[in-house]
Amino acid sequence: MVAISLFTLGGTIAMRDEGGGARPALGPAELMAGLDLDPAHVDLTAEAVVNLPSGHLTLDDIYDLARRIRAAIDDGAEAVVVTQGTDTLEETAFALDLLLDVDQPIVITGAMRAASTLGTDGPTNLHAAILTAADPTARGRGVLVVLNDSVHGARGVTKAHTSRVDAFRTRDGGPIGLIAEGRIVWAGALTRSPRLVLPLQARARVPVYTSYLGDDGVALLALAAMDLQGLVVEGFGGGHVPPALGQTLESVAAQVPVVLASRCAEGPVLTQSYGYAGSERDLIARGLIPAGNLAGVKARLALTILLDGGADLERVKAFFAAL
Ligand SMILES: NC(=O)C[C@H](N)C(=O)O
Repeated sequence: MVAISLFTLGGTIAMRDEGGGARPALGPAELMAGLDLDPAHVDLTAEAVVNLPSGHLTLDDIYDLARRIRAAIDDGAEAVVVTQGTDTLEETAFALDLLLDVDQPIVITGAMRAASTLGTDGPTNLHAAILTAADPTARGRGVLVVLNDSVHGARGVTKAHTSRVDAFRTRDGGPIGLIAEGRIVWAGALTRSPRLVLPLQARARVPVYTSYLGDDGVALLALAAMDLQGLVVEGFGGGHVPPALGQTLESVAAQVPVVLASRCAEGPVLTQSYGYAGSERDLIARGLIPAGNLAGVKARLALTILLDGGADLERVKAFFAAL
């Protein structure tokens, strides 16, 4: 018998369309109603945290969730399942993976089709997530994301499609496992990141700025004038921006940490290849910190958590250097 704590946050998995588009409707009891679980195998305790579209969640909600998960594990939970909307699911997964240093499986799932939609994937995904959480081979792998019979690691997982049930994929590789005949078949390698302390409160304002062809730097100047505690720049290709942005980025990096990511869907930010104005070498020489192969939103999340936890520039640099 595996004691599993289920935390529900809302999202399409908990939505119905009763006219006017899908909205949150289902609580934990309704989510669990259709599940065909063996009561001798799984002892499920459910807790509704919020019932929101995932774009309404805040980082404080995620810090609160991390504290609830820790408390559940301290109280004897052997595994945890979280349901939430898919739009920001990858950010919750990565944040929890950074914040929770536990061996117990923590599995996040959601759905692409609402409960009122023909062929809804909610019950299948929740069932697969519970099976994964209950599987002893899932221990020690950090936070896992399970949808569409695929298991992804928190660091690489990304929502890559707006509507299909196979919306999720793993950056720089495939899923780390598949679910077949009710069991996990582990496949690809798992990459994790250094653990971070759980801050008391979300405070740091850290926007993501995406550059583009013909960017004249005026919008970046307006952003730089704001009260920022950090900045993530998504350059194009290996981490490049037009030359007009270099001086502004250098000025911002003299005040607060500025992390350089790529707007590409795959691959790491380069560090050695190009030497022209606006290249990755130029930007790193101006004080920007390369994000490795972290997507921009995940680099932002890590930087925000570091700053919320009181990290200084050296600590920020050490985190990104260790990726
Ligand atoms: N499929 C979903 O869950 C999308 C929904 N808009 C959400 O993130 O809450």
